[in-house]
Amino acid sequence: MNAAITCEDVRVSYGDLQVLRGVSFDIPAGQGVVLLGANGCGKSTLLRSLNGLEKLQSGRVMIHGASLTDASRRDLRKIRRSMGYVFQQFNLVPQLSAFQNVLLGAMGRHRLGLLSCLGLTASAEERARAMACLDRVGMADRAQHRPSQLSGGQQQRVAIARMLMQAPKVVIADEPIASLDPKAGREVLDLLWRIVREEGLSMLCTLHQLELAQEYADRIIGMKAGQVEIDSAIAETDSAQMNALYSGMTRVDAIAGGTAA
Ligand SMILES: Nc1ncnc2c1ncn2[C@@H]1O[C@H](COP(=O)(O)OP(=O)(O)OP(=O)(O)O)[C@@H](O)[C@H]1O
Repeated sequence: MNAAITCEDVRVSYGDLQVLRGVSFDIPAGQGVVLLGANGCGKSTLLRSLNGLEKLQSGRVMIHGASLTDASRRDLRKIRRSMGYVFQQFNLVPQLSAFQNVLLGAMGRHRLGLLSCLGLTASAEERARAMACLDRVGMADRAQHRPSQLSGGQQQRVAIARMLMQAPKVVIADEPIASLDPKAGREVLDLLWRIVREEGLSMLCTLHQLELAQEYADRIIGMKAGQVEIDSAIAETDSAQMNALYSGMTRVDAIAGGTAA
């Protein structure tokens, strides 16, 4: 059985700066992993590598056994459609309602045009599914609201509904609660983790709060200066190990010449 996400000795550089210095891990289907690490340790570069946005110097990334590294453009599109994203800044389209933003989630899958996403020509089935996704995140009664009429937590719920509409197999969540207050952040994590478990998805989620990582993750991957420093089940990871990720030389650009192995 293929892992949902496989990184094999992934190396990425920007000029002389070696940012990912041999990153390897497998995330099995159904596992929710928190990625930890200080600012500048290479997390965003790793997340971009997982959907083919970074050119790898060497190594390989596979999603459910399909290699991104040598994929044709068509295959790359197919792999990307199987991946859902949740971002810190929600990335909703401000001019569209919550319902229309959720319809956007089906766009890649069914090649819906703009009019469909505006709800004008979407099929009754698509419209019903979009409403069901909004209902699932507790936002059905706000379907006609625009993002500016919603709180940050509500906008992130809509973004999660859009991700659900896409029916992904793998979820990448990039600091999904960084813009939210502690209460709203916890509600969003509860929702995100519940949906990931109910749908049997695999998730890699970056967080900066160690106590929340301990509470929600099945497993922790911790990076320091472009390398994996911790990779263990949550029950086997202690706070001292996690705190150590944030001390000493944490940034890739702190390493002399950027090339130390
Ligand atoms: N496009 C780029 N061109 C040049 N250098 C880059 C680029 N993107 C990132 N870097 C550098 O790579 C290093 C790692 O950056 P990255 O954004 O991956 O870290 P991060 O762990 O996600 O940090 P943060 O938690 O602050 O988002 C940093 O030194 C950064 O300046």
